[in-house]
Amino acid sequence: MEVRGAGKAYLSAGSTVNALADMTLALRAGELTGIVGPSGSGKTTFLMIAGLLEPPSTGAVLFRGQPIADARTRLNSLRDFRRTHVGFIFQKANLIPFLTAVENVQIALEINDVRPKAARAKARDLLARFGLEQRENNYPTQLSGGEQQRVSIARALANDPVLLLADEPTAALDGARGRQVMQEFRKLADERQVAVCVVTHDPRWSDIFDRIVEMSDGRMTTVRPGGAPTAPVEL
Ligand SMILES: Nc1ncnc2c1ncn2[C@@H]1O[C@H](COP(=O)(O)OP(=O)(O)OP(=O)(O)O)[C@@H](O)[C@H]1O
Repeated sequence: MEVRGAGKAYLSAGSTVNALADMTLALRAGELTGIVGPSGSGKTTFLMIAGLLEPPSTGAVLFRGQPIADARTRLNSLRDFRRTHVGFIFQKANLIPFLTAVENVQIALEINDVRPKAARAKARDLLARFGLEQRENNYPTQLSGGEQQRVSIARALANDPVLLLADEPTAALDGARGRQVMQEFRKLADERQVAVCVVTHDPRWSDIFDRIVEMSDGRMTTVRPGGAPTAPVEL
């Protein structure tokens, strides 16, 4: 997915906020990209545009080289595409409160016409991948913040997206769980060629990324290769 020359302006309380300005970034298959930058620098706005949840005000979004969205696009028309191609992990888990952990994942599959029995089996497998096999019948309020976030990660992976976008997915997790989640993203990129883009404030993961994009004031300021952190990693 490529965001090309994208800008985003919001009208807020009578004034215009330029959340994103002339951003060009391609998220390629098999690549794990980290996005860092101060609060308000446009990181979430970029994810929303790359994931076709917000149209850009200027510029365009391309998928496999073909234009898919610009300022005139009605994003409702891309709902099916999003459902089958894009996985989202938001800052908040946003689970459905009256469904159990396994049902929250299962429903994402059933919406895509997977039969209940197969959906259930896949949902259980996904939860087990994130250490939640003992929690599958719990409701969200019975889960810790970190557990809820891991359910939301399982849900985002349910339909085998080719593009996975995650907004601070490890913020609610302890060091070891956070690393486990990041390693799962690494594996998705390496083994399934998923394009993964993660907004994070956590410098501990810089060794896992292929590249790190820094943003400031709605602009991309630098792109540097990931790699071993300079300070020792403490888990
Ligand atoms: N729906 C909206 N309406 C008005 N302004 C918005 C809206 N969404 C974002 N903004 C503004 O756009 C700018 C960029 O916001 P964005 O959420 O992309 O930043 P961020 O880098 O993700 O921040 P954080 O690290 O705090 O999550 C901010 O000034 C924000 O207040």
